[in-house]
Amino acid sequence: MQRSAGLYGSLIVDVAEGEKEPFEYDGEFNLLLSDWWHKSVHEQEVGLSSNPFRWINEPQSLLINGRGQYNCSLASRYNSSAALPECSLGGGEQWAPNVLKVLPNKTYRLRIASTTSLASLNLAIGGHNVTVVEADGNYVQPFSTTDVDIYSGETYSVLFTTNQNPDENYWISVGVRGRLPQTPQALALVNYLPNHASKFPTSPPPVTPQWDDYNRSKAFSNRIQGLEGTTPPPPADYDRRIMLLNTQNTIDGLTVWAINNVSLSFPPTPYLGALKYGIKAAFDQTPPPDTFPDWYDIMSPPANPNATTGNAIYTLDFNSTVDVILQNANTLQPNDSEIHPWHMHGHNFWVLGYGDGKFQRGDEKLFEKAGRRPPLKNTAVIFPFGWTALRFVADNPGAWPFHCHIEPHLHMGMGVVIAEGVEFLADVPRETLSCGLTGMMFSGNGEEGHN
Ligand SMILES: O=C1O[C@H]([C@@H](O)CO)C(O)=C1O
Repeated sequence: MQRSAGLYGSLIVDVAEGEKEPFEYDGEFNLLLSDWWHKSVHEQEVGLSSNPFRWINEPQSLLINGRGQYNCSLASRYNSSAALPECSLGGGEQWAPNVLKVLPNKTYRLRIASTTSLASLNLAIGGHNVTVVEADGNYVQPFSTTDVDIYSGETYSVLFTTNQNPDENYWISVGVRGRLPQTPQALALVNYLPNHASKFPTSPPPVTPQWDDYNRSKAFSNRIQGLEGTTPPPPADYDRRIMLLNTQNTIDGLTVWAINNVSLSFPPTPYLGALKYGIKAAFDQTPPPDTFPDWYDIMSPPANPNATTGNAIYTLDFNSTVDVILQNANTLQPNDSEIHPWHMHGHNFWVLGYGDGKFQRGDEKLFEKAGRRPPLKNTAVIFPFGWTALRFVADNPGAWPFHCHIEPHLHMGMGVVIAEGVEFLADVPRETLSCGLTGMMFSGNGEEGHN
């Protein structure tokens, strides 16, 4: 839950010297999106680990570059029946919206990242379309859109051209999708120079699309395709196909999430050191299941809600091609299934496709849909009652979390660990060995080891 407490930032990776990007722009801005609770993360964590379970509920504010408002809304100026009063800004407040100073008739790159703890977001710029050019650090086939869906863990670059009336300023708005919104939009200002930033836009902030219009969300996700000429996925050699069923369960009265009925609980000994030094006692050596029973009904709450806790890992053959089918299901409540953005460390994967219902053998044919170029990403969403198919090459020696990027969901066990090629690791940094059994092993007397 550390990210929920504010432990995040963004890194910009520039292209190498002499390399050119496949698009041009005159200036750039960085928009880091997050959500904010008034309850401390400690209190949130205790609630999540309690019986009865106390959910964190929806955030109090959405933040753009750490700035957001509470108990008032800048948007209410445009809507006299708004539930919130209008914020009165004097100037210079820490919570004042970010201002993006632009010149007319230029093209700007927005680097957008979502580090939200929970919220799925949608971003739009009043009066301007944007062109999506990059997703999760990979170039995509450019396409123009009025707004962008962004899930926790994702990053995008979009271009926009300041081709609107230069006498006006414009709002950038960010709102919640995928869960019933209880949080006002976050706003930032596009300030066309030489207008003053205090000049209020005459048009209201763009309205966030209906939160549960999943067809709209799917249409957006399906528009993300690899840039023409970039590496396509290798053909399926079915070295390995792992089916991961996502369920909400109970263990000893606690509410958890489980993957193939195993709720991940990280062991005190870091995996990397345990693997490198062959410390078998560090975690369960029986691999977790590669699939789930055929008869599982994803449209209903689990018939048997019990799950088990585990810390075993998926060991992959080095350089093998692996397909993963992430299968969503009904939660513990009837007629309820939620969005989960799955994020993989250490790899990019190709997003082969999204589907509704239960994945069936033969659905892989959908992957080869004519003309579709699967994009390379490191985060991909699963839609309610649907599945998402991914392919990656296990070519990065190490042990890597692959998990729901919703922070409380990972806390509740929604993740797996994959490992490959550990024998090729020349060295394991000492700093990663200071806990659990490796801590005792390397500190000599065990006193420096932390559990
Ligand atoms: O993990 C979750 O728990 C709650 C709800 O399912 C039970 O209170 C919720 O909305 C989640 O995303």
